[in-house]
Amino acid sequence: MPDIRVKICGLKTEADVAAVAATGAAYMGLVFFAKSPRHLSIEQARRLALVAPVGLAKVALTVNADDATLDAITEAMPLDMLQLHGHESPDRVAEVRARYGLPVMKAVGVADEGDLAAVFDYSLVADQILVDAKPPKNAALPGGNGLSFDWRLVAQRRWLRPWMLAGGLTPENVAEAIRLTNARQVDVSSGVESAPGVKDAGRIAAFVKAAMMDGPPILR
Ligand SMILES: O=C(O)c1ccccc1NCC(=O)[C@H](O)[C@H](O)COP(=O)(O)O
Repeated sequence: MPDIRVKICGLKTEADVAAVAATGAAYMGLVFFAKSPRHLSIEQARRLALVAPVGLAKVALTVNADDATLDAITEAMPLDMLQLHGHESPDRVAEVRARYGLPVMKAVGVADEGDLAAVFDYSLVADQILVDAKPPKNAALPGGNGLSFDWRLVAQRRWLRPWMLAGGLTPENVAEAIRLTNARQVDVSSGVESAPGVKDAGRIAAFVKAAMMDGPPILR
């Protein structure tokens, strides 16, 4: 039985946190990006972070955030990881990691083979890599678009750091995505929503169950 770790991104309510916690997912994502339907104010995010149970890692997602923004987020709530989802350079990733003392996951958008070099480059400085679909040109959001990329590009890949597969995953396709890529971690946002920014508890449960191949991870 594979030990798959699941991240459900873009939670907005305490009910979302409870729904995610009930499934055995490993991570919950809190989005700080004003244009997103999943955006949270610091106070809203703080409430969710405070009700998250031990064992459910709280990931704060930002896009090209400056130090003042990251200071405000990290001072307001307990967090387990920072996800950088913009055009942060490798130097900026290293700087954020050192400044906040939290693990950093850098998102890398993939559309073709040429994008994979960046996964290697960032794996030298980040703790984890989120291998996500590259957003279409002029997309309003850099992530959370419900679009997949060709999973064969990352099939059976190994990098220096743990990586997470994202982009267009759903309860219906996640088992096949894991089988094809051998990803040990998966991330989803719009695939478990009933409308943009509205999480669906039934789809969250179905996603985690499908990702874990109908069983819980082996406890070690
Ligand atoms: O989800 C958002 O609204 C978002 C906004 C700005 C930057 C990143 C965002 N999401 C990043 C994620 O980690 C998503 O879970 C990932 O891109 C997969 O999204 P989806 O294809 O909708 O499952």
